[in-house]
Amino acid sequence: MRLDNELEPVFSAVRNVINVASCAAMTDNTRQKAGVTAVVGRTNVGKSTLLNALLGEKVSIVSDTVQTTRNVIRAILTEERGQIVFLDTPGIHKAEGDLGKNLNKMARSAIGGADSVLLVLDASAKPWQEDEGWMRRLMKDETPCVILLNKMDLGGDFAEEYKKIWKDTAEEKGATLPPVWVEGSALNGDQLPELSEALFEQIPEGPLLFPEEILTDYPRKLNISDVIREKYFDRLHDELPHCLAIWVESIEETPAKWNIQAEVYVERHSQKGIVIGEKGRLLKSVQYQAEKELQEMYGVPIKVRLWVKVEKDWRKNFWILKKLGYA
Ligand SMILES: Nc1nc2c(ncn2[C@@H]2O[C@H](COP(=O)(O)OP(=O)(O)OP(=O)(O)O)[C@@H](O)[C@H]2O)c(=O)[nH]1
Repeated sequence: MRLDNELEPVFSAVRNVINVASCAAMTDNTRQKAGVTAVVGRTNVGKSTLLNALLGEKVSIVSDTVQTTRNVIRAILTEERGQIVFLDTPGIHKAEGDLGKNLNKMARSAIGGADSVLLVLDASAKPWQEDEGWMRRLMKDETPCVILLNKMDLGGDFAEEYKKIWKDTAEEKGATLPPVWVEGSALNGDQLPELSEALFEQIPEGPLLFPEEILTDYPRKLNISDVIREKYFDRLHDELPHCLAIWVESIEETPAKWNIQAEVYVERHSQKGIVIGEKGRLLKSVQYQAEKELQEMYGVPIKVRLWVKVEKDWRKNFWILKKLGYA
């Protein structure tokens, strides 16, 4: 398995956990497989939905609003045959301020350190330039890859068009390593066992990297902020585009409950009113919905308190991006 330096921010936690976990988790079973798979593809094709479906639990934010996955999330699938550590990368998006650039960099660098790549394409939609871009990139590196033609439940009208693009480009570039194509649906689970099979095929034999019970090492604060952000997206849809961010300031754990304090960043005063809502209704409803979901996730009673802050142009402020985990 290759763990490259360029993936330092992504893998440092992995290495720590590997060290801690090695005694507990590594077995002498050399027939077991273990590796890192980067999940790539443009925004909204269903990468997060897929990870959630493969792991059977909610590990990543899912929304109709494009580009919701801002952090690289490691989800870990452990089965008898081995373990796959998934890197969930944001879709390549038109660069927009520093945030856009950082996202693009993260997505591109993810491939470098992985044993294999899972490219997700939306078979219900015409190929985008970005889809073709990903295919070209995978061919160039000759990375072992599985391509999921997702959303086949919607008819899969464009599945053949994607395959043709691969074929034509591979001929033109002289690429020899063919991908494994799987046609399925992350939403209804169709062909997901076949997809797992193909993914396990592509990773090397080796001992488990993480203890079996760990599903994701995504830091808890970032996970909580994703849940809160998702509740806002559910209510605001396109009204507030990508100028909203959540920072979990503290999690106080008492025997009776967890008290979570979080800040909601917006860029302008006019946006403050929107996220608070009339008589604070929207804010209260987001708190309530987030508490409900987090309670289920962590199995403890949870109180969420949100504070709205105006940070002009936070998306261009390196320190704020760093604090939020985007830089
Ligand atoms: N019909 C159908 N819809 C799907 C399928 N997979 C995902 N979706 C929907 O597509 C939308 C986007 O899914 P996400 O999982 O958030 O997409 P993503 O690729 O992670 O998006 P980013 O986080 O923006 O990179 C959601 O509304 C999903 O419910 C599928 O197999 N069939």
